[in-house]
Amino acid sequence: LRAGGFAGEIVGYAKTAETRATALEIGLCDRVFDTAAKAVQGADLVVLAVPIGAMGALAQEIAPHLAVGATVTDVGSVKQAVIDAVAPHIPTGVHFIPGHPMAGTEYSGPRSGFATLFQNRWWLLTPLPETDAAALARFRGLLESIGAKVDTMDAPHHDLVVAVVSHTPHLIAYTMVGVADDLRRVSNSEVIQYSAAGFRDFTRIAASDPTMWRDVFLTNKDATLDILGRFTEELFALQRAIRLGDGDHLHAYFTRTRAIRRGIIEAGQDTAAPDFGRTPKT
Ligand SMILES: NC(=O)c1ccc[n+]([C@@H]2O[C@H](COP(=O)([O-])OP(=O)(O)OC[C@H]3O[C@@H](n4cnc5c(N)ncnc54)[C@H](O)[C@@H]3O)[C@@H](O)[C@H]2O)c1
Ligand SMILES: O=C(O)C(=O)C[C@]1(C(=O)O)C=C[C@@H](O)C=C1
Repeated sequence: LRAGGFAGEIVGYAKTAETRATALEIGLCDRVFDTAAKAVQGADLVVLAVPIGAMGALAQEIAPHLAVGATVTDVGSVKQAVIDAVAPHIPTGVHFIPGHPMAGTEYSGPRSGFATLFQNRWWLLTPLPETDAAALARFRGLLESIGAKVDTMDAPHHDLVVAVVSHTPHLIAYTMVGVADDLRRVSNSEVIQYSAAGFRDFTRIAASDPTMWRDVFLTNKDATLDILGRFTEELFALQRAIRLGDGDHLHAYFTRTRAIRRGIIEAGQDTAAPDFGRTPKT
């Protein structure tokens, strides 16, 4: 926000004194409070950035202390579950705009943020039918001031999209690293020593925060199971092709996936999100 020219005051709350002290030390916040209730008093914008399973209780705690006209948003990776948990606590006169920045790393904690994290990255918003248009436009402008690209969609669609582009890939990375760890015939040192970029990326992803990702899968259950079911079917088809020596099947499949990747690069969309399947197919 500061790098984007924001001149207002940034205050923070975190559970532990250590996190609050770090946030002050590195200049993440101007002031910190030891309760969320105190931190939100008089705030124009409140950003909930806790694991999805903790969002509802936090919203309940801050609700009586929110200023009329304030906007509450969140950065949770699943949207319908956050709406279900948070929206009932939002008082009349306070705007709730659920959001999800499609940016992050495998690291957590106050030292893991950096000023360019959101530059040229999508920030997906899932406003409710009753969301105030002026509040939405104001928040959108703030996100654009920090370099984010903003898109809006409804929460169920969001949850399906991220099941494809983020949640199921994480589960696959967790599994692949678990498989490598289980395979006693290949030592861990060999895995580390010989892993090329592909597997190394899997291990990076598999180092992500366990609490955050437990909550993602518990709350985006249906969409993740849907995509995982499709993934498993494709995997079995490829497994069968390998067993039968069906080179044509493998070649055709890999040709199709290569074309998809090349299409993304040619469209200049390498770091951007696809259009989420909303463009009508011709
Ligand atoms: N890390 C990413 O790549 C990424 C990207 C986009 C969205 N998100 C979402 O952002 C949210 C926060 O993730 P993060 O990566 O910033 O995690 P983080 O660990 O850096 O921060 C989460 C904070 O929440 C606190 N917390 C945990 N339980 C709490 C509770 N019950 N009450 C109050 N505070 C509690 C933790 O102490 C921690 O300070 C999650 O909902 C996640 O889905 C993460
Ligand atoms: O690069 C990473 O570490 C991430 O996985 C970031 C990532 C993603 O899947 O793209 C992870 C979860 C979030 O909800 C948004 C972003």
